Amino acid sequence: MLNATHEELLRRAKELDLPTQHHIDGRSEAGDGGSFAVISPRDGQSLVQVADAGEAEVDLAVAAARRAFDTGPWPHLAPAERGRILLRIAELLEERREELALTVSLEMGKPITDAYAIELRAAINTFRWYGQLADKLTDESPHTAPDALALITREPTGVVGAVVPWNFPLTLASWKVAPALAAGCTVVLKPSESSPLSALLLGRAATDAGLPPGVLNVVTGDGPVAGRALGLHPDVDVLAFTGSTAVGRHFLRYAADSNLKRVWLELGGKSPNIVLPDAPDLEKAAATAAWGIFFNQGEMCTAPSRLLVHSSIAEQVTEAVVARARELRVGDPLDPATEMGALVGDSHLGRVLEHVASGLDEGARLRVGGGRTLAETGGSYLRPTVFDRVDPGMRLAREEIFGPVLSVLAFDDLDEAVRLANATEYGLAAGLWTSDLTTAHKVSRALKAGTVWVNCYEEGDLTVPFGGMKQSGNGRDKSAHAIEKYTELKTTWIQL
Ligand SMILES: NC(=O)C1=CN([C@@H]2O[C@H](COP(=O)(O)OP(=O)(O)OC[C@H]3O[C@@H](n4cnc5c(N)ncnc54)[C@H](OP(=O)(O)O)[C@@H]3O)[C@@H](O)[C@H]2O)C=CC1
Ligand SMILES: CCCCCC/C=C/C(=O)O
Repeated sequence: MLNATHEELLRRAKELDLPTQHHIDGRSEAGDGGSFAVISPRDGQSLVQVADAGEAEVDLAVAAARRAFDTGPWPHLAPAERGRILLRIAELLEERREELALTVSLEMGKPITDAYAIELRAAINTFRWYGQLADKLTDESPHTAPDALALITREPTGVVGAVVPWNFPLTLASWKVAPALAAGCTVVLKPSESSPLSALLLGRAATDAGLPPGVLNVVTGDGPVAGRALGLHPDVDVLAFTGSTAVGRHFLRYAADSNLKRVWLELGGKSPNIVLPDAPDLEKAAATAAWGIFFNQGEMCTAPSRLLVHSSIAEQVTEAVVARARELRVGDPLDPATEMGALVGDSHLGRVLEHVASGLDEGARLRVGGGRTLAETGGSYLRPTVFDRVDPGMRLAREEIFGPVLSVLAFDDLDEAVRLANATEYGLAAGLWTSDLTTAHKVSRALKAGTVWVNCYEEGDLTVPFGGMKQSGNGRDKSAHAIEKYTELKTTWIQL
């Protein structure tokens, strides 16, 4: 637990030694001198100027990763040795937990308690888990002909480009970097320009943990320049991306226009959360629906943004969610009492407000919220927002908002609920609340989603894969399955 007052945290935030340069080949690298300001959404103020990567800096980072893969020790180390270094990275992240949590909170606006307890826990556990997994991977030798020995081996694919968003900057970076390193790949990580600082601190921790130079490089810069350069780079063998579906399409094009690098995509969502009248605990269903959409300011790809409620209980459940929205403490991310922090920035807040306006235009009923708050701080704060009487055709019901805006849709029978749930181009996650085991299994099978949560939401750990169906992406982060993204199968057939 983070044990500090608001005042102490404000003081410690001022004392942070924030990084300002790329992390390439195990050291800080200024690049050509260009830089951009990292603006904190808590008050709209600049935190620091950070190096801005163009193609030249991306080339430098990829060259370092290429050398480390082609001639360095990393892919050839005993897997237990790779695992030992990953475990050391986890230890250093744990030692630096408060510094990292403060940095995340400052750069992207989530409450410090969540940054410390959830984001950092997830990142640390990810390095620990893949550190422990590294020497437990085995190859296969299938039974073939009596005069042959066939081997199916997994080899590290090579240089991985990892491009990640700002909503869980360390967790989502860890979900790419840790399995890639465990598999023996080398990595160039490009965080979002909105959250470059925690990723640079991760690069620093990896080098301090003994990771050889060039094995993990971090370049900071904006997507259409640095991200594009990585996507098009002929020396990048795998591109692992988390972000919007629109940018995911770009990466498929970059691969087609360059070297057909493998592209793994974790994309957007518009997840349904179905509440049936036989839900075991309606209060818990409503409280979880509210937590799910307001957690992390709604900036969650898995956010249960469409609450599908049976019409017989719609008003009761909606009112409970609205009550929770009214009491939620929105405020300074550095205040331990804050439950919902700032959205990532003013331009994102503007986009979310456009969605709110579209809901009003199209005739949905605004039950609570809908407007900016705490404007006097200069920060990007929005009131938790709930609409009901939302029709499936409205933009509110179709488009990913990536903010604390819930749409409530009512249904009359189970078939209609499943039809509404699947009526989206996305297929990332879904929730279902019922006491009936048969209904749970049947509905789970019918839902086109990478994860279905029954009588809970956002549960999971490192053992289970995470990712989407349909236009929510391909491949899976987390679990042993993530290793598949960073390895190639080789068949060796030996005639005896
Ligand atoms: N399925 C999943 O696991 C998750 C999906 N997401 C999705 O991420 C989105 C929100 O994050 P957001 O950062 O806005 O997403 P974006 O897709 O805008 O950005 C994601 C990353 O891609 C970079 N990027 C942006 N444009 C380009 C481009 N033209 N070429 C190459 N790289 C580019 C960004 O850099 P920069 O920011 O510097 O421009 C950032 O590093 C939502 O759609 C959300 O659903 C989020 C978390 C988890
Ligand atoms: C308790 C939830 C931890 C989630 C970690 C990262 C997920 C990001 C997303 O869904 O956008």
